Amino acid sequence: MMNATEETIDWLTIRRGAAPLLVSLPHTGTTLPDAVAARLLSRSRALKDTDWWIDRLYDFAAALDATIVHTAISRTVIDVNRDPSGASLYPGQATTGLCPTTTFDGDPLYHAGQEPDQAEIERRRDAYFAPYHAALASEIARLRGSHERIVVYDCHSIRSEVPRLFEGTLPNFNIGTNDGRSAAPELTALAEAICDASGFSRVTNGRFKGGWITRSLGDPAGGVHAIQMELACRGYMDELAGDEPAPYDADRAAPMRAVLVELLTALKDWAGR
Ligand SMILES: N=CN[C@@H](CCC(=O)O)C(=O)O
Repeated sequence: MMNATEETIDWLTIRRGAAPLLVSLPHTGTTLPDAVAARLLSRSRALKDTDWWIDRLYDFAAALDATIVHTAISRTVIDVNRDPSGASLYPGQATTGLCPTTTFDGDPLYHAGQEPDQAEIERRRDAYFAPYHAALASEIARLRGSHERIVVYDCHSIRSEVPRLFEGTLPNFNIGTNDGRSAAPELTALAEAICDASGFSRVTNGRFKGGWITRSLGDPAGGVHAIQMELACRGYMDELAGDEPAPYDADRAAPMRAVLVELLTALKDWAGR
């Protein structure tokens, strides 16, 4: 029997489940506070790199009694999957920052001269980054209180082709474990086997090795196994044509969703063994 509680504080939603599985949804938010929106070149461009429909795709996680942490704030305002110091995830390579000023494609987000300054970055960090990570930390501590080990599963998606970030077409499943540091090899192998058996393509620690959430929270020796899943969008939706996404289509997403149900069930069972 599930006794989950759900708390929504304005933009932050926390579903507290009992299973040894924490699902993080850092990039599905589309909220742009007025003070930010007024300085952006266009709303559709500002939302172009949203992990479209990922919250809908993974809405079965509640039925697994997972804990689910979700921010409604757009990554364009502040990216909770970046180093809060502002350091790049991939020094020397193209990426986007803590308070990005361009899209993944390198197109500017703000009217010239309207980009956030350091004081505003700090305000956004206090307002949105810190509470998201405080929620992750306190839910991890709560779950570790009743489970010897838990899995933190950080959900993402991206267009299959973004020439500024990577060459060619991304595999369907892109597993990131910070080059093996954020999760036990056995868990990674389990995830890989399920992805590979699905017939969708897969790579581990390829172009996407895990962002700040995976890197900062993964602590296999401490019983916290973090895995980032970057889905290429074409696996569950029609790719963006222009800046606007196709609406969520449950039938289109069904084959990918079936694999994800199997995957998250297996990760949860592994943690609870
Ligand atoms: N869709 C989002 N992708 C992640 C990738 C992080 C990584 O580089 O591994 C992000 O930008 O945060």
